Amino acid sequence: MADAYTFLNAMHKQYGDIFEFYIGSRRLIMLNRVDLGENGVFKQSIKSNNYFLRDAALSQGWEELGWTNRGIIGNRLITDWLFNKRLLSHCLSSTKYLKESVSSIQQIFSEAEGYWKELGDSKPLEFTEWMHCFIVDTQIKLITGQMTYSLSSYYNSVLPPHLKKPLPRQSLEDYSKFMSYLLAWPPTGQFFYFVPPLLRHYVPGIRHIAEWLKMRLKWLESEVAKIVREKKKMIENMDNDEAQELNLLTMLLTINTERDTNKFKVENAERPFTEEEIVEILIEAFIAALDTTTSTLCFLFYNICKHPDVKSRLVAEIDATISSQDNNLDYDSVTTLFPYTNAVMKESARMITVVPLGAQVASKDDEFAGYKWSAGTAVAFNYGVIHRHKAYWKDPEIFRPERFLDEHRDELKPRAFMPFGGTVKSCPGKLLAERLVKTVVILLFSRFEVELCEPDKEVKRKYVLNNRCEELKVYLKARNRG
Ligand code: HEM
Repeated sequence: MADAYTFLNAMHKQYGDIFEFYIGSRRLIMLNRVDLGENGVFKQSIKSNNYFLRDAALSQGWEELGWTNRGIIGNRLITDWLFNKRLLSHCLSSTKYLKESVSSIQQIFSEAEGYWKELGDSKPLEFTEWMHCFIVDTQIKLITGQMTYSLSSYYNSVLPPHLKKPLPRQSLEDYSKFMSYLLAWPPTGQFFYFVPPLLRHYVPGIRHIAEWLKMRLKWLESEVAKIVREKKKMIENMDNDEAQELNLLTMLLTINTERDTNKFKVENAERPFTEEEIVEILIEAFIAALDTTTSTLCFLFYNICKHPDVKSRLVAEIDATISSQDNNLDYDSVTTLFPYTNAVMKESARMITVVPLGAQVASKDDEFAGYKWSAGTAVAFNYGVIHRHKAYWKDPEIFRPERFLDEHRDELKPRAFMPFGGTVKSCPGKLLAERLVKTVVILLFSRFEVELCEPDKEVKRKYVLNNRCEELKVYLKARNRG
């Protein structure tokens, strides 16, 4: 069966840039061009924006899960949402944190590099699995400061029995349970949005599923609460002049307190976070960061390898910018150099948009795109279609990174490219994700020749609130750059 994204793309082909459809009794207006929502959902100012609520946040199901009065993703309380989002964005975009991220990514990449070299270049690697483990280790370290040893566990699992090694002690108790419950968060959101309360509460089989899902969320929350409390205790026991770890959790715990070594000041957000607020924000940061970053990387590697001329130019840029002896990529180089690599990253995100759909709700009566809309109308939009729309792109189906280079800047249409969202609900992790993806692509192509195992096959994708890369098999051969 086609997924929701494929279905909505087919609807666009049939009905054009604006159409409506129903999910149960809920009516959704679908927009496939930016100008149609320019005075509505794509308005930039928070003050005049009428669409800060996600469609699902109005559902009774999300209310039952408690997602509508806390956190960021489903929060209906505009003041709390704004407070949480302002502080989170501030922490995630701080230069000190981004610098630390680039260096942590390199450390974890070196670990993966060692495993790939030991495995040799004749075996196909299931790269979606490798990247998933790499991103789990990286993001959990960046978010909490903890090590999860996902890469070493996966490496061990692919070794023949006589070569398996003892694993390092996992710092998160019951780590695989934690990960599987975390990954169940989006499907839980879908279940509670789509399945009506009457079925959830009274039909025995369905009621059990609902209770089971809620029980898993409770467990997840209590595990994250333990991590938060431990870190809080650790910070309280430190001397004031002792250097603090640099991770998101430490920043969230200290912001707006006297322990804040970063001395962050965020307008209209001057109080510290409560423990409860931090738990929710951490869970949402895990959920929003893991699958999106893994799939962005996998689709990027696929697109590079699928286009040998692009790969040659990308590798030439990397080789000309960093020497083979350079074991340390510095943050400023990652941020300011490698223009062609940047362009390739953007073109890949345009061709396969990882978060292609959004849906928000009008909080007041409104008028745009030539129609009047009453409060409560859900407006959905398809970034995936916008990214390949003939109104904005020349030869949209052709993979041509040059369109993003400075010399072609004039040809880019404003706001036609929105891989991190284009509404007030856009992504607070954008800078972090961009640095992460760029660092990994530079490291991978500077140290390995990368080939697809099945170059004629299309990459496998599935829509699960984001486009997930389902399978990517590659051969890696260590490069000898002399
Ligand atoms: C390449 C990786 C990523 C991509 C492509 C991506 C994309 C997006 C997009 C398109 C949205 C808006 C969705 C909408 O309009 O409904 C979003 C929201 C969000 N993202 Fe990201 N994201 C990425 C990485 C991250 C990271 C690393 C974090 C945090 C550590 C993060 C945290 C969030 C949060 C909390 C929201 C919700 C914002 C709100 O509801 O106001 N994302 N992301």
